[in-house]
Amino acid sequence: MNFQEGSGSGLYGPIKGLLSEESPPMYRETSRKEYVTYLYSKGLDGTSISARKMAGSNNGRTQIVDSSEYDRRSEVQAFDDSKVGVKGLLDAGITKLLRIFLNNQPVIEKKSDSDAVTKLSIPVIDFEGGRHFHEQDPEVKKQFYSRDVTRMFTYNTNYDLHKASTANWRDTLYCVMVPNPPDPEEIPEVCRDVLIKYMEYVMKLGLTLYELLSEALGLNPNHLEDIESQRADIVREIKDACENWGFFQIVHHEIPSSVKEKVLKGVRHFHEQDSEVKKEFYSRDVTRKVTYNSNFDLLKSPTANWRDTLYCVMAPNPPDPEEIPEVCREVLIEYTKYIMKLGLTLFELLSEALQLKSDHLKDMECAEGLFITGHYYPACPEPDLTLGLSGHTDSGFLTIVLQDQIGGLQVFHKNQWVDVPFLPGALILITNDRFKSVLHRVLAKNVGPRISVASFFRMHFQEGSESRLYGPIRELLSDENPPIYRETSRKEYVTRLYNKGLDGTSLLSPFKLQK
Ligand SMILES: O=C(O)CCC(=O)C(=O)O
Ligand SMILES: [Fe+2]
Repeated sequence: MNFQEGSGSGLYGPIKGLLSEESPPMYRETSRKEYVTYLYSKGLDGTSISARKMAGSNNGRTQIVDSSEYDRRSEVQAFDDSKVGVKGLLDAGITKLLRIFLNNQPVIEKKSDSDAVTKLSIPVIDFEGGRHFHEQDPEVKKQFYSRDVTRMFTYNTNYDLHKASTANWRDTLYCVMVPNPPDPEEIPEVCRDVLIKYMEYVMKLGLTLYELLSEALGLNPNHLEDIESQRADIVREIKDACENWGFFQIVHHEIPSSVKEKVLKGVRHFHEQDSEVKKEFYSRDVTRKVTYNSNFDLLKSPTANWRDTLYCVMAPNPPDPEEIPEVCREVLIEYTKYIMKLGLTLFELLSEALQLKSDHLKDMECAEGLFITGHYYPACPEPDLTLGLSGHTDSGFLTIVLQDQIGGLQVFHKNQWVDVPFLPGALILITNDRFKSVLHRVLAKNVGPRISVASFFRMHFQEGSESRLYGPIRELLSDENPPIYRETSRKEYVTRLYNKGLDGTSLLSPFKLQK
C-alpha cells in the first residue's frame, strides 16, 4: 500500500506461524507508514530495504469444386494409407494440392483479401500507454510533475532526487491504484484505459504469486493476500468476453514461457521425425490414448485440411508415459499439469461469471477430462485453395489454444472473420453453451510450419462414466430462460463429432430443442 492507504495502525513483522525458539524473529515490527517513509527518505542507494457468416463477403475470389468428378473416397484412403501426413506431401516436393484438399464449400472468400477480413480486432491490452504519457508535450506533463506523496498520480524525475547521491537517467509516472482507485479523470488520458486494465491483470497475478509464496512457506494459500475484491473485475471481463465473443486471449497467466516454448518445440519435433518413426503412431483407433494422423475426420469431412495432428488423452486417466512419443514426452506431461491448473482457475472464474458458486463447473466434472492435440500446419503450396482447419465449433467445455508466431487462426464475430494475432505468451480460450461457442478456423499459409497446441477440457470416448448426462445448467434455467438444448451423454456427443467431421456447421445445433 501507499502512504495514505489502509489503516495506519497495522503493524507488520515476521509471520507468527513461522516463528519458534529455533527461528526467533530477526526483524522488528513496523508500520506501513514508517516503512514507506523510510524508503522515500533513503532513496535507491544500493542497499537493501529488507522489505469467423460462413459465406462472408462475396468480393473475394471463389473456389467451387465438384467432388463427384473423381473418386474422392479412394484418394482419401490412399492418402491415409501412406501415413505420411500433409508434411509428407510437402517433403515429397508437391507444388499442387491433391484434390482432397480443395475447398468444396460453395463459396470461400479469398482469404488474403484484407477487405474481406474484418478490421475488428480481438480485444488486446495495449501496453504502449506508459510510453505515450512520457512522449507528450512537456507542458501537458507538467501538471502532473510533483513530489507530493499524498497525490494519487504524479510524475517526476527520480523520486529520490533530493536525497540520492547520484541521480538516475529516468522519468517516472506514479499511480496509486488500490485499494482506493483514483477517479478515472485523475489518470492521464493517454494511458487511462490501459492502466486500469493492466492493474486488473497485475492484481490477479499478484494474488497467484501470494498464494504460491504462502505455500512455499508452508502456510495456508490465503495467508498473504486479502485483496480478493479485484477478482470481481476479472470475472466481469470474462463474462463480457464470453457473452460477446466466446473467446478471449489471456496474458500474465501462470504457465512459464519456457514451458510454452518447449511444448511447441516438442510438437514440432514429433512431426519432423522420420515418417517411419511416426507411422507407428498413425491410427484412427479412438480407443488409443496417443495417436497421430492427418485430419481426424478425413474419411467423413467434405474437404481435407492442410494439417497433421498428434492426439493425447491426458486426463482423467493419463497414458503410460512410455506410450507418449519420446521427443515430447516430458514436456507434454509438464504442460498437462499447468493446463489442468489453469483450467481449474478458469472454470472457477467462468462459474462466477455465470453467477454460480466457484466450484460449480468443477463439480460438474468439466475439468476432469483433458485431450491435448499438437497441430502441425506445414507451409502450403496453394494456400488460397484450402484451409489449415475448416470452420468449426469445439467439442469440449473449454479449449485453451497455444499458437506460435505464424498466425492464421480466425474467429467469426459479427458476421466477419477476425484474425487472432499472435501475442507472445498469450493463450487463447474458447467457451461453450450459455457463453458463445465461437466458430473458428485456421487459414493455410505459404509460410510455415505453424505449430499450435489445443487443449480440450472434455472426456474422450472411453473415459468416465457412460451414463452421465450433460445439458443446460439447471440453476441457469427459469420460465423466462427455458432450456435451449436437450441433454446428451458424452459418448453421443463425441461420437457425433467424429461422424460429422468438420463441415463448417455448429456441433451444438443438433442438440437444440424444437421451439
Ligand atoms: O490451431 C489452432 O490455432 C486452432 C486449433 C483448433 O481450433 C482446434 O484444434 O479445435
Ligand atoms: Fe477448435
